[in-house]
Amino acid sequence: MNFKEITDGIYYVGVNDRTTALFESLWPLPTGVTYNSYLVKGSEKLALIDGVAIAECEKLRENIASQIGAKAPDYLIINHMEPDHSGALNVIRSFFPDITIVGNAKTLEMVRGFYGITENVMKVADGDSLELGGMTLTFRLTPMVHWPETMMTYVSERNTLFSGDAFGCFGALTGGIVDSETDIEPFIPEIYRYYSNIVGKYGVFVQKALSKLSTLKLEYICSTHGPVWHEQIPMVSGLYDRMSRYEAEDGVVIVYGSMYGNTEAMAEVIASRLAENGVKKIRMHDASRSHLSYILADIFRFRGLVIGAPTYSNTLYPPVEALVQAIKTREVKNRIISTFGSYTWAPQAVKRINTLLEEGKNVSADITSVEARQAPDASVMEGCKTLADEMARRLADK
Ligand SMILES: Cc1cc2nc3c(=O)[nH]c(=O)nc-3n(C[C@H](O)[C@H](O)[C@H](O)COP(=O)(O)O)c2cc1C
Repeated sequence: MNFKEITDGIYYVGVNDRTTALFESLWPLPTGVTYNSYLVKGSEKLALIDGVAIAECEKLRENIASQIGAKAPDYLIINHMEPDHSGALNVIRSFFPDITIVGNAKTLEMVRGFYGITENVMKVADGDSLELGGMTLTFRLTPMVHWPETMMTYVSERNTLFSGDAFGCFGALTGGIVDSETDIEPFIPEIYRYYSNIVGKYGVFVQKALSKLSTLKLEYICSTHGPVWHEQIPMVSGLYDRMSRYEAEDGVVIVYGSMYGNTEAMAEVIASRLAENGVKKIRMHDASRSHLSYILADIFRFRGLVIGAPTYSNTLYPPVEALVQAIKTREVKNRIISTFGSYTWAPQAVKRINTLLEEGKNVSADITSVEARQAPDASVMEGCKTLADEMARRLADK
């Protein structure tokens, strides 16, 4: 048995990266990441689907050789141009000088712009097919999931979809490649974190792509990051569907910044009162300590959101400003939101949070807020309790 043969004639040749600390120089990778690449072997031709980051190209070459020896792939299909998949394009061409690069019009424009490549390229359009001999690649354009050129490649003979970044997650593989061969539990939170941080802004386009794919029979989804989905296709596609509709489960994220503990004390009262109201799923983040990517993942998961901050230099405390801007950028919708904070002489923090969120049309205008002048006194803490009661009531009130 060839463990890397996902299904008859389709091979995994991707790599684990456990060295890069920050994906896109932004998002922590405590358990690494994969750059998934695949070979599709027809009776006539061989196609390599998606590449790897430039630092990993030698491992890619070894993996390809381990599957097909001295042969060279005839085609390189580019589903997505982000450099974690296309960065090694020129090196791959030096490994396999006759390889033809296959992409749509937007892809080929980027191939020229990033890598200066104009020769030996093949342009494909939505619905076009490429015959490999008993294996037919059909290209489905899925723009803005999450770049304009993104497309997916489907092999009808194997009911296999090469989905690009869609359905991907952070986390290097731990031996198993297909979900049925590995414990997928550690990957689930990383699906949320990957989606919310990388793809999150483009929910409308993810919905369009999902409806375009809905008629395909799917046995394997081979994304560019994380395990190959097989048994878990209903789970992962359901999750993508819900996240892209900004649908969330019951629970509350409390995120706050605090220098000297006043705002934090309010957060504790809110959390405790929510729990008294029977809310069990509460996630608390100090915005100065939790990395933004984990906070956003929780915000995409839960329906209640409570944000607190002190006023700082007549505006919002910087880590919370960054968070609220990130929420606005991702056009997060359908959340029940409350805000709170503390100031000493001129209240600005809560006003700023509310303004940013309302500008982003994230929620209806009914954000409940509480703000303390200096230390929160008994009446402010009563206000925090009322805020929590209201949040719990609205959560229960579907
Ligand atoms: C560097 C700095 C800048 C501040 N700027 C303002 C301000 O512009 N307006 C204001 O009312 N309070 C300002 N404050 C006071 C804090 O907002 C206030 O002490 C608040 O209670 C701090 O909340 P915390 O205990 O949760 O950190 C500032 C405090 C610091 C340390």
